[in-house]
Amino acid sequence: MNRTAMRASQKDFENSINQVKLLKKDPGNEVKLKLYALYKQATEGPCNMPKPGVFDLINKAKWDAWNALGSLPKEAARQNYVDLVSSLSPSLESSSQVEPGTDRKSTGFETLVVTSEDGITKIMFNRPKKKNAINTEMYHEIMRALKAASKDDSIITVLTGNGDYYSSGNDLTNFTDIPPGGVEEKAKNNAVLLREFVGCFIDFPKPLIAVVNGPAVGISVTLLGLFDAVYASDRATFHTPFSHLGQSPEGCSSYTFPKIMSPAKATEMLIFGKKLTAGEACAQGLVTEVFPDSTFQKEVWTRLKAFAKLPPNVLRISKEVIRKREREKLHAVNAEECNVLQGRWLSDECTNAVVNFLSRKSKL
Ligand SMILES: CCCCC/C=C/CC(=O)SCCNC(=O)CCNC(=O)[C@H](O)C(C)(C)COP(=O)(O)OP(=O)(O)OC[C@H]1O[C@@H](n2cnc3c(N)ncnc32)[C@H](O)[C@@H]1OP(=O)(O)O
Repeated sequence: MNRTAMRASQKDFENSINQVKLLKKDPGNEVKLKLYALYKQATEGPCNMPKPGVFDLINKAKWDAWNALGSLPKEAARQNYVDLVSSLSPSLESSSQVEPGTDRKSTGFETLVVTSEDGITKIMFNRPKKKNAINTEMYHEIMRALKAASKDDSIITVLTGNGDYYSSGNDLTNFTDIPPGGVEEKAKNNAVLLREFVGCFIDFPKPLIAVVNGPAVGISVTLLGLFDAVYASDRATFHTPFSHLGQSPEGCSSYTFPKIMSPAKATEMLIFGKKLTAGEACAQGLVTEVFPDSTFQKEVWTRLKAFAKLPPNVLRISKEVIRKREREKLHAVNAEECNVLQGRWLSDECTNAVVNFLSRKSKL
């Protein structure tokens, strides 16, 4: 309907006032001030209040907004109010489609369960029978879920695992479907995919939190260095057995781990494959806090829900301040790690380790 061509009736105005009360998403202070000013102008005419004192910040902002409308006629203010509310319609639509507190579940994922509730988008690895090993499809789906989460109306994003593992890392069968171009082409494709995948974590704009529900292996550990907080059950372990697999570090861990935990401790993990308990990982700064498994989910989600009530813009802005000066470096590290790994995947050391695992001769 072309509202500029017609005058809003009193009924339209009242409907808009009611719609504002139903807004699910806070439209922000600027819009709220505009709504306030237009409402006052439409119902009382030009600003008739004494100017509040300079320290009465909120009433002063309201007064300024109302006063700025000057002698705008009441009918025009009513029309502008109705137009402004109708421009907020996406927020209104989401409020009418989603019951408060409803768990919004994204479909279209084979390897993940993605839900959005209470300001939190939860991306859950969902291959519990394979210990949440990350196959090619899952790499693509995690990137898709992260891109969607970066744009949705959630405040924070959480990664976690379904079942007893957080994730057993790269699915070793990723090395088995060889394309017509042979193993070189496979290694190249994997390097391209890995670089894009890790890049999504480097660039993710909102607070990203890992809820590590159980053991974590390989790339699911290294990526933690790119998260903003890591909460772990005391059942979790952290293992990067790269050398056992003939592989070199990825996920920017060659840069983040020495910074987080000291070069020597990082060497023990990334080169010698030392497995850390949750308590050890916490002492070394990789994990933010450890919880007893019996109360882990309850305690962590209570905390995350409280975080998600913080003002969203400042969370993103503060994350950007922290990440900004590291971003370029992280992308360079990622590129280099992928390049080195591409060579490693063609090595006998790596091929033998993968064949041994797949023929059930070895396990971590
Ligand atoms: C695009 C490419 C990017 C590449 C990026 C590189 C990343 C590097 C890494 O991530 S290195 C880490 C790789 N991960 C591993 O080496 C772990 C291998 N798995 C194991 O050692 C064990 O499975 C275990 C210790 C994780 C769990 O042992 P457990 O005895 O408890 O369970 P099962 O072995 O019986 O496992 C159940 C089924 O799950 C399959 N599985 C588990 N992990 C993987 C995996 N990483 N890759 C492939 N398959 C995995 C396992 O084979 C069982 O399957 P089955 O029931 O069909 O036999």
